[in-house]
Amino acid sequence: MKATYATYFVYYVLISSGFVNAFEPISTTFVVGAGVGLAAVGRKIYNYVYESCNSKWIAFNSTGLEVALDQKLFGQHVASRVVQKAVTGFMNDKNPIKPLVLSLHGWSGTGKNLVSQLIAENIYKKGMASKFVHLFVTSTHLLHSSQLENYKSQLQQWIKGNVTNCPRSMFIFDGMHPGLIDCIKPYLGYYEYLNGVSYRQAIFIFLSNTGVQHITQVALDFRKAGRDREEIKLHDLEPALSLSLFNNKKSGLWPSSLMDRNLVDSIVPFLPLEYRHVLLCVMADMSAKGLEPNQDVVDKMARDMVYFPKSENIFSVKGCKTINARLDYFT
Ligand SMILES: Nc1ncnc2c1ncn2[C@@H]1O[C@H](COP(=O)(O)OP(=O)(O)OP(=O)(O)O)[C@@H](O)[C@H]1O
Repeated sequence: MKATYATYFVYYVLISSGFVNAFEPISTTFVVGAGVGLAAVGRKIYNYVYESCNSKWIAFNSTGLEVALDQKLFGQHVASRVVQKAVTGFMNDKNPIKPLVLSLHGWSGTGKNLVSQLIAENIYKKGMASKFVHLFVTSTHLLHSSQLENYKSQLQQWIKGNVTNCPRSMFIFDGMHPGLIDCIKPYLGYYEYLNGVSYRQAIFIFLSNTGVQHITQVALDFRKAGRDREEIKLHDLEPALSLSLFNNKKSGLWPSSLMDRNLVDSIVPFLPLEYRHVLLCVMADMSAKGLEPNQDVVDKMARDMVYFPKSENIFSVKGCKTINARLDYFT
């Protein structure tokens, strides 16, 4: 369709400039053909150079995601499996009946943003820098209630505009004002079209720390029973986590209120990180910064983190967060 308009345009310019006599059929055919060719080449170059909503820029790499989760995400065997399965199933489905909605739950610094980044990197050629990946960070306290209606309509326009522009858009919501939740819900559902736009190819990822106490309790129980952390399965975590989300739903707490009408496809629990995982994070950050591995620095940094519960000092309060920033002080 674009080529047709471009052709008409080229033709119009050539006729109006007197270059072509509109009533002379041979040169007319030649010019129209050349116009179509030029427009097609132009479009190809544009799509090659500028990120576009097509398979050159957006292509799922299932093996890439599996390898990335395996090598870059420490101590999260449950989250890793759930994410791999959910994303692969969705991306391989040619006709999904709803957008993919993932709800990631865990303490600060346990890898929720990292996982979102790994998903983005294995779908979009430009990863988090893609113009089709949208990060929405908001504090629960930032909005003034008088501005709420305004923000709601802006948020809806923002989602609609982005999905209209590219159906395979990804939205990451890190925190959310409770008053804004309801306006997002329609986009997560089973509608084929909503005001002429289909949201079924889109991906919505919600990050929160709702229900983390339950996750910690399961991790502690396994430990007390002398069982390996790696033995923890999704079904050990999900019932208590879902229950806490359903209970929270009554108070409209984010993201519990999304539990309505099965809008969430997968609840992804992130376990609290232990000392041994912090060691791995320090080593990974050292290598990412091009530093020589130094066991003394690694131990010192891991020991310097604060751990809970107080009596046992098992889990890192900040997970692996702040390590990257503090590395400079230790090296
Ligand atoms: N499980 C993990 N494995 C490897 N690195 C991790 C892990 N968790 C966190 N990190 C590292 O710690 C830093 C912060 O992690 P991230 O932003 O993913 O945490 P988060 O769970 O999203 O925290 P918050 O809830 O505070 O936003 C990142 O640099 C990340 O690479």
